[in-house]
Amino acid sequence: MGSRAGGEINNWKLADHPKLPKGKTIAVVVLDGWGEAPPNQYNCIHVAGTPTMDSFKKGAPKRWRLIKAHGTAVGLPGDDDMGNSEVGHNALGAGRIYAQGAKLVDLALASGKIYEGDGFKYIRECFENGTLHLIGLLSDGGVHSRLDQLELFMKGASEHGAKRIRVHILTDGRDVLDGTSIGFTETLEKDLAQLREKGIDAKIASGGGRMYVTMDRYENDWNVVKRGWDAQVLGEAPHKFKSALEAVKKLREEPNANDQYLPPFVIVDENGNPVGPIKDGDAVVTFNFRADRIVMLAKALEYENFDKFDRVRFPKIRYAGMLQYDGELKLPSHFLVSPPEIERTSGEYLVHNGIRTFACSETVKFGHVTFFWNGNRSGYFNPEMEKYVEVPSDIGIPFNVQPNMKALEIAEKAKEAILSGKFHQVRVNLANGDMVGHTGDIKATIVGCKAVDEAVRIIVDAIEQVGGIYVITADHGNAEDMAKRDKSGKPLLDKNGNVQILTSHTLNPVPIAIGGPGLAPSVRFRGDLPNAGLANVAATVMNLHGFQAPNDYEPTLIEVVE
Ligand SMILES: O=C(O)[C@H](O)COP(=O)(O)O
Ligand SMILES: [Mn+2]
Ligand SMILES: [Mn+2]
Repeated sequence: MGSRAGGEINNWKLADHPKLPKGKTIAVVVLDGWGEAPPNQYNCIHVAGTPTMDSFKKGAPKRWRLIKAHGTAVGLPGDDDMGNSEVGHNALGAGRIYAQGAKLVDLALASGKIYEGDGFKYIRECFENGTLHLIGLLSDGGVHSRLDQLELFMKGASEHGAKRIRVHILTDGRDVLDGTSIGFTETLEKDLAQLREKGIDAKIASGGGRMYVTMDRYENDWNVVKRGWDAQVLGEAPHKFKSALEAVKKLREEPNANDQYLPPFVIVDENGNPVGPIKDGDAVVTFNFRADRIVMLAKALEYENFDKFDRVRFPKIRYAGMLQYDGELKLPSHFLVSPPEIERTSGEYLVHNGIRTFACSETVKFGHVTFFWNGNRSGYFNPEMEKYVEVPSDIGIPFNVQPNMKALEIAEKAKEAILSGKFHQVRVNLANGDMVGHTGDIKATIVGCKAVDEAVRIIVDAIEQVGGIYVITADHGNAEDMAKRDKSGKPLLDKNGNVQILTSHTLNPVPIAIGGPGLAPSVRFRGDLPNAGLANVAATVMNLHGFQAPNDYEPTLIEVVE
């Protein structure tokens, strides 16, 4: 069973667990955006009333506990960094903590290595006669991108020969407070003015809100990418402005407008011509480090054959990603920073050891329980042993309008898989806490949390029926706190005296519960790992499947007492 991993021949055989049996059906349930926070009116999980999830708490500390889901515990640069789905699912599936994209980009910029790599050399060829275009999320959220990295890179690229720079901004309001796009645009305008003083022709060329322009994911809606393409490449958009700051301010004045959903706009000169469409001979960099919401654009920029929408014009450019976004597809083929090499994930080990696996979520989180879980790897390890099911997400309906999302459908699929007896592991992601939480709509988020609790009930009932085991956890916080707070924890008010709504993830820990008739009464959480995090879950699940985890995995959360 040898195969290559990390340049070595890897032995995939896992040692038997000395005490725990094999053959149990295990449900592994990830509640997306479901942290633990004090009960108050901004804690949607608390307000919703979640009897199933609450019932697990009674098992504390032996069968319910909290684990870390943010900062260095999941490979992010610092402990002020909130968790996110990519790093969360990576840690859950890989069982080890990897320095993640954000940190790798920081290091490459600080050392200057980013300018020495093949990716930069490739795009630099265009600097003499062409424009360097930078496309990405404009915020300091640190989930998909960071403004300070963009700033450093623009400065560095200009010092390494870029003479003409055009930035195509995507406004955030999801990983950061709504309305902050104005400040970020101001900052960027100042940076560009400084570059102009140095003789660089540097401008913002286009923009739009991330959820409406460019940053779709898992091919849910290609129109989102097309809207961006039209503005960024063709220089066409329904709104034209002389300045990006004016654009963001004006478009935010529309009723119900917010940063996440700003319509696409292009910046035009005195004659009404777009200042920076992407043309033959230009260089393009997508400066997001995280893959899921930029890889669709990467396909449009890179693939000669492409049928997802009519590109009208396919410019001959040199394109590089900040990172390579898909290691299997080798996409994009040029990139500035090498992504973490996540290998020997728990999913791959378990499949090699005979564990038949079912994974399911709805479109918006499907890649989370498959691609991210498997160390940013597409597809099956062994199609005969695995089945991945995607429940189509609603398209074009905001998540606060349909806050139940597909939680019950996913639960029914999981139930079916559990009762079928065909799988040892049934793994799902329930998206509501996160996706509805990001809308900032408290009422809808409460409804979403209720739906998640019901879905968990369905899955746990199925596990009861087959004598199995459940492991219920989450990837990071979101729905448990919808208020921006000061250091003392008091909600912050805006200038009108209203509480500032937190649409982003949080720094809170997340729960993990284990149970089910298949779990021996002698199994309980250890008391000696107070700082455990998401990366400790993989070894735990391996144990419950009857195996010992590899030595370099973070330690298991459980012990077997006589
Ligand atoms: O991409 C998003 O929707 C948010 O920026 C992060 O959410 P996720 O990490 O839960 O996917
Ligand atoms: Mn998530
Ligand atoms: Mn999220």
